[in-house]
Formats: sequence, C-alpha cells, structure tokens
Amino acid sequence: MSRILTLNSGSSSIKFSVYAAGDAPARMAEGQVDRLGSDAAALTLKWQGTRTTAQIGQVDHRGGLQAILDALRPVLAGAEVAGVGHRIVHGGPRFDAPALLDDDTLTYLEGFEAFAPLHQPHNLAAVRGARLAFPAAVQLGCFDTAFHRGHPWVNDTFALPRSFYDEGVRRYGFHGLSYAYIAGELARLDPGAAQGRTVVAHLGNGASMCALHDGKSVDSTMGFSALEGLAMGTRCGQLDPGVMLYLLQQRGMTPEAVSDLLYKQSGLKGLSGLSNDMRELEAADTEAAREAIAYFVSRIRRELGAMAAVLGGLDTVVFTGGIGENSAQVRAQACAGMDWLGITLDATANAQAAHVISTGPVTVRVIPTDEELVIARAVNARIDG
Ligand SMILES: Nc1ncnc2c1ncn2[C@@H]1O[C@H](COP(=O)(O)OP(=O)(O)O)[C@@H](O)[C@H]1O
Ligand SMILES: CC(=O)OP(=O)(O)O
Ligand SMILES: [Mg+2]
Repeated sequence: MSRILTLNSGSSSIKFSVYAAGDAPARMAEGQVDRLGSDAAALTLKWQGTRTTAQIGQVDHRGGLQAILDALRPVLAGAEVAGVGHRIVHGGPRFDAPALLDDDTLTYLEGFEAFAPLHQPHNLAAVRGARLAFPAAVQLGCFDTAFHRGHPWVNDTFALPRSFYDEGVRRYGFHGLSYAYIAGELARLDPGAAQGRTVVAHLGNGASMCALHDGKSVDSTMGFSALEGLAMGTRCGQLDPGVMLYLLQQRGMTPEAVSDLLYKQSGLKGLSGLSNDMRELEAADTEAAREAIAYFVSRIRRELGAMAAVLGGLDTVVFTGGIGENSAQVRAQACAGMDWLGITLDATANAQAAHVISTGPVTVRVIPTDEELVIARAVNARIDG
C-alpha cells in the first residue's frame, strides 16, 4: 500500500493530502492547518467521510507541520509513504518542471529564501521535516515558478541593466501549480476555450493573475517576488519603487523594517487596520474595511484590462483561490461594468458560485483550485506503484 503525502505551505496555512498511489493518485484524506501565526490556528482533517477540526492555539509553520504529522498517524498506519511532494514557491531560473530534492537542489533553493521570505523558508523547513519523518520516501519539489518559465522575454524582465536579468532579477511569477491545475481543468471542461485567451485570478491570502494562451502562461502579475501585482492579505502589491527609496532614505527605515512593512503589515490588513482575512472584512461594517476591499478589487480590474491587452482579447476568466472561490462580492465588484470587455455576470449564478457565472460572450468560471493534485500527479509519476 503505497501512499503519497503532499505538503503545501502557504503564507498563512499548510494544506496537506494523502493519496493512494496507482494509475492515477486517489485522494484518501486531506486537510489543513490555517490561520497560522494568529492565536486561533486550527487543524482540519477530512478522512473516511468525516471532517474534524481541532483548535491548536498559537503555532507557527513548524508547529503546524508537527500537528499534521500527529493527525496523520492513524491515516498512514500500516501503509508506506513512497513519496512526499512539496509545493515550493521558488524554483529560480533552473526549474521548469518538478525536481528531486537532493542536498544540492536544497542548497540551490535556499538561495531563493530572500526572494520569497513568507514561503520559501517554510517550504524548505517542511522538506527537512518530511525527510526526517519519512526517510525512505522520494521527496519531490513542485515549483510555483515553473509554469511561468516560458514567458516571452518582455514579460520576464525589468528595464534594469541587462546584467541584473543575467544574475536572476527576473519576473518569475508564482501560483504556477494552481494555474497548471486550472489550465488542465479548462482543457477538460471546454477544450476549445482552453486553446483561447484566458485570464485566471488566483485570489487567496497571496493573490495573482495569469494570462494563458492555449493553456500556457504568457504573463503574470507577480514578478521577482510574491509582492508584486495585486494587493494581498498582508502584502502591498504594486508599489512605486520611489516609495521604497523614500522609506529607506528619508524615513531612515532599516531594510528589515521595510520588508516587514511590505510583506506583513500592508495589503488588506494595512488598509483596513483590521484584518488580512477577507471573511472578516466582508463582515465588518467599517469604511476602512470597505475601502480595503475596494482597493483589492480595483487592482484586479486594472490587471484584467492589462492582461486582455497582452492576450489581444479575452475568451475566458476564471476565479480561484480562497477569495476567488468563495467571495461572490469580490467577483461581482471585479466584473461590474466590464460589459465593454464582453464580461457580464449572472447575479444568481455568481451568488451560488456556479461553474459558469456569466451571460456575456466572455465565459466567467469559478473553479476550485487543487494544487495538491498537481503535486500528487507529479510524485505518482516518479514512484513505483
Ligand atoms: N467564504 C469566504 N468568503 C470570503 N473570503 C473567504 C471565504 N473563505 C475563505 N476566504 C478567504 O480566502 C483567503 C485564504 O485563501 P487561501 O487560498 O486558502 O490562502 P493561502 O494563500 O493561505 O493558500 C482568506 O482571505 C479568506 O478570508
Ligand atoms: C506565492 C504566494 O503568494 O502563495 P500563497 O498564496 O500561498 O501565499
Ligand atoms: Mg495559496
């Protein structure tokens, strides 16, 4: 009985799944620890038709992983974990496909910790934890950046002297496992449309958008780091680099303080003064919460127009991620008045998060993402039954 474990460490959650290996991986159990870093972290496990949630208090990513391994003991009893698949946000310029996580590869990936400080250190810590817990298992890295490696050069570079591009200062793009899944789903649901022009909005605690042509990524709102583009739970998104110079030079902030500001104190949290969590903002009756959502949405709208221009038109829009899948309000605001682009929402279908929520010529879909399945398929292909 071979099992595959997937680990997906996001900025505020660790999602996990257990699959039975075989012709295609079959999910047996799944769950997550969410609200990491708050005092209300909780572990949810779905297994054998039941769903249990346990409050685990204030834990960090390491404590979250330990709680997951403890909870999985009965799930994995009597079975052999043949492979552990890891979501690793940064694969650098080297990886355009999953890779075995040997010592050399881990050292290479550590070099990108500073490029993705909310993720990469947690991702690699999970690899080390999983190696100890499952020493005989294949450890496979599946990279968020890999899906974007085929971008045209103009979407892969900044207008800095070329030597910076050569040393790796590039627009990598992230959330690639999610986009790979969505591209595959689109090809299954509507093969004709999947060959066309699609914009996918992955709206979670981290958020980005991707322009797909014929299922391949041609542009992303995220760039060198997971800071660029849309505003996020705690990240600023697009920012005039002059602001950073002002903070460093005029305000005299340390680089560490600027990093903390841009990664952890900004975005929805910074604008609302309340929370990074869209559920809380939607429930809050404050002007600042409404304005934070309005800013979040306005950036989505702006990028949607930009990506339609990059693609030379638009056939399909897909909403995914925790907010994209669950917030009818954000979807409605993002698409309001977009009839000029061919986007018209059906209010009832949107409220129900139906598969198709549009009536206009552009098909707007809600597709729950499944980064874990993309990882499990990659591991399944590397292990023997
Ligand atoms: N029913 C809901 N309505 C609005 N937002 C939601 C809902 N459920 C989840 N979310 C939001 O989804 C976000 C988390 O998305 P997720 O993709 O799980 O994040 P991560 O980046 O940690 O993987 C949070 O802002 C959360 O508030
Ligand atoms: C890359 C990124 O922002 O990931 P997440 O949405 O999991 O925070
Ligand atoms: Mg995520």
